[in-house]
Amino acid sequence: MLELRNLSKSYGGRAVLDHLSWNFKAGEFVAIMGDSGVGKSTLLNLIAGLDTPDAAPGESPIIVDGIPMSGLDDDAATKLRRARMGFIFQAFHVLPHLTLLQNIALPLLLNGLSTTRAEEMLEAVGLGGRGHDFPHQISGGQMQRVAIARALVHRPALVLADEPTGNLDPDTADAILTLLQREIKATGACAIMVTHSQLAAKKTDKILHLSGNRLQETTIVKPFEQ
Ligand SMILES: Nc1ncnc2c1ncn2[C@@H]1O[C@H](COP(=O)(O)OP(=O)(O)OP(=O)(O)O)[C@@H](O)[C@H]1O
Repeated sequence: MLELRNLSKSYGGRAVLDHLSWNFKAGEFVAIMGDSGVGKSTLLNLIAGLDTPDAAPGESPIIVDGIPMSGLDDDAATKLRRARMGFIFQAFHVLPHLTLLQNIALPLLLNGLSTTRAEEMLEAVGLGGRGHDFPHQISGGQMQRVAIARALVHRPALVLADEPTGNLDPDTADAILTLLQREIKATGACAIMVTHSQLAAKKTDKILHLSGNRLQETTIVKPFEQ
């Protein structure tokens, strides 16, 4: 579903990611863990198209559904991401001037799809009846539910989440991860979640550890990564 082939990124001459390769499969919920500053968010940002990898002309280190992303012009890449990806990132925060329902419906509208499923997703995240509220009227945990509903509403094939349970209490975090897990299994999407949380990682099918420019599958979660 998503192939990374010799993915590299350096900032100011310092390599953060150096020839990283991995295959992510459809239907997999994967956690990416690792020490602070090792490049986890950089990796997610590159996949999301928020940053560009270092690549020689003609090379495409990121391949989505068999399509080399570097071979697409900006418009085509935006369309593919809009249709095939869902993002749970701080950078894509819930928009304050739209109601909860309008926020959730946004990916459907942008993809020219019927907005019926927005109501369903609102119900699915436990916010049925709150659709006409605005983001300032709800809690942080509820806001995160809206972000998840919006990321999943158009049934993306690839869901990217950066610390989706960052500042939430354990019960809310657990409810949100269960929801994410359920939706991924229902739609057969691949989800990649960067997290420091052991509890969050335990909800996934696979934990990848990023260190020293390598991704390695692990069952070991370091005790300090709570
Ligand atoms: N836009 C940028 N310009 C310069 N350096 C950057 C930029 N983005 C990231 N870096 C550097 O790349 C390295 C990896 O950062 P990144 O945020 O990917 O790490 P991380 O593993 O997600 O860390 P954390 O767990 O603390 O969030 C850091 O040294 C960071 O300073």
